[in-house]
Amino acid sequence: MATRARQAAGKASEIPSACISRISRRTFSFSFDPCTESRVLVLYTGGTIGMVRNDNGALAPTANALVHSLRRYPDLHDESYAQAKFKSDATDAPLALPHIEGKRRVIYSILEYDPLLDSSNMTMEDWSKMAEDIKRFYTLFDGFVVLHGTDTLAFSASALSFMLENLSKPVIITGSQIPMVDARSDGKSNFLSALVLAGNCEIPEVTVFFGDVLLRGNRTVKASVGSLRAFASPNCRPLATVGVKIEVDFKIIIRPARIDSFSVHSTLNRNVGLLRLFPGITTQMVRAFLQPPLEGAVLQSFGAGNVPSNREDLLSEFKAATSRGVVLVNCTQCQQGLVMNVYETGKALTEVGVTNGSDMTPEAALTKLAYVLSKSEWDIGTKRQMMQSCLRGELTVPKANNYNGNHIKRSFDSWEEDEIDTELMAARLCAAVASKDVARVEELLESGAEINSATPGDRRTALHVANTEGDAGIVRHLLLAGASPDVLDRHGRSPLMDAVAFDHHETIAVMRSFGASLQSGHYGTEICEAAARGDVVRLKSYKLAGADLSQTDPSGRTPLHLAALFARLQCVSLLLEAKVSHDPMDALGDTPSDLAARRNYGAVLTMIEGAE
Ligand SMILES: NC(=O)C[C@H](N)C(=O)O
Repeated sequence: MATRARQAAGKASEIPSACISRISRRTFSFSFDPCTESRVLVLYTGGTIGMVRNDNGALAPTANALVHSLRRYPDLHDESYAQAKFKSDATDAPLALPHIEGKRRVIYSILEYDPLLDSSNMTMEDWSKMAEDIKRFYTLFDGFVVLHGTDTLAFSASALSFMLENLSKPVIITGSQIPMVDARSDGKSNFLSALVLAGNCEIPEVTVFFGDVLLRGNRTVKASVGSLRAFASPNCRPLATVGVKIEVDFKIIIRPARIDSFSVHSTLNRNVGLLRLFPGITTQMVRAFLQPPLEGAVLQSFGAGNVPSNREDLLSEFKAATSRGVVLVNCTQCQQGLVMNVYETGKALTEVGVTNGSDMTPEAALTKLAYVLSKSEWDIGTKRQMMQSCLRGELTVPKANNYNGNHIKRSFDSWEEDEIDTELMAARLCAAVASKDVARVEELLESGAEINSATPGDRRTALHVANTEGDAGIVRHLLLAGASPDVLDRHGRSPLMDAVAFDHHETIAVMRSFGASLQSGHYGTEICEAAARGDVVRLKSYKLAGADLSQTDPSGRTPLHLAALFARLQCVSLLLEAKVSHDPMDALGDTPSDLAARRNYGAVLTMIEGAE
């Protein structure tokens, strides 16, 4: 889709001059080569990045200051390239980034907002304006960068992620902690990286670039007032990291999952709110908050989604609100983790009709409510369903609850992804071990495979498989690489038990040398069965594995009982050599000699007597 857009943008195109910034009041019409160049529109809304100190010494946005200064920064503008290309030294000509090896050169124009805002002064109307501007210029650019103040940036990023429907181009929001005019400003590098990413990486999402990471916009929170890494994404790993190389984590990028064109939903419902609960919050406060015109609210609960379940007064206020159609969404006050229905105090909210907000940030939950509640085509049930569904990667969908509606349907939570990753890696590692491919095992471990990761379902590790296969070399290799010898699979079996079950004596010896041992109580029946069928090799396996050869089966019989009962002479001999007790009693009070005597097995009796 982005390629199609690039081709369309490749034709000389006109941008109404009046819409471009004061200094770029110029017709944006020039031919360009989509293979070597890309075009990015910058919406400059305000924020510290373009601020200068006013007469009172306070930082405030100043019209034109930023755009004028940009031409002076060689990192952000290649004047000779621009002159040759645009055949103009006019100050309103588009800007051009310098050549960057392996990347398309970014040609960009700036649409400066009037007035420029400290983001603390922004409202929902400003989000709508940004969305409408992106729509207006959507076909003319390959990507969009929004320069924005950091204070409410996470709200704007979340709101835009919902308002821009079926987005097929990057929209990257950035800003700075220090004004661009300051020599130490983080603005230049943030802006430069955002431009490069917007013009080169096909990440069709609303994202935030700050410091060295590209974060999913609706997973982002402002985490620091002073750090240059001002934003965090506690529940979703970065979509890209900018270091020596730009590394994009393509696995987690959301792409439109249906054939539909880009559209903007710019009307939002303003009757939404955030209520952070605290111990002892009064009923009156909650009741006042929930009064009309409120139509939706995010309840910021404790821990894993808990509220005081012993506060009938509060719960009945919530119930009254949900019964009259208010959409209440339960989100945790914790930065990391999600709402889970594990405590009685958490279930209380579900029972009064509150919707589970999973791990949405407060910013994402609030702006999503404003978006969802403004969808007149959805009834109240659909709206509640949407609030707990993943529309733009903003939340982790509990597996049984994956909404199958018209929107993007994948769940993109970092934890879930990590789980899938780990399981995939475990499966690969196990496959490599099963085919005894040491080089592949090595390669997987080097590429970061977690050595103790377990396969889905049976929860088997690479060491389980290696012990089953009986490759002592690989077993040693895995153990030396940190494999845990005592990890149990879903059936409670350790790797050593697998080696015993297949009589891999060499492997057993390796496992023993690394301290592996059998858990007593886990193998009584198996070892007795081995003695009953005369399986001396298996008994040897148990012996090598350090087993207690006197473990009993449910009838209290030891292997020696069974070996005597069935006259398994080799087994009797092995057990006696191992110095097992020769006269233990089973549940009926019989010793091994009693059983042998009852069946007239003289040879067995002689062996046992000889050992006494
Ligand atoms: N760093 C910043 O941009 C903070 C500023 N107050 C703003 O949000 O506009």
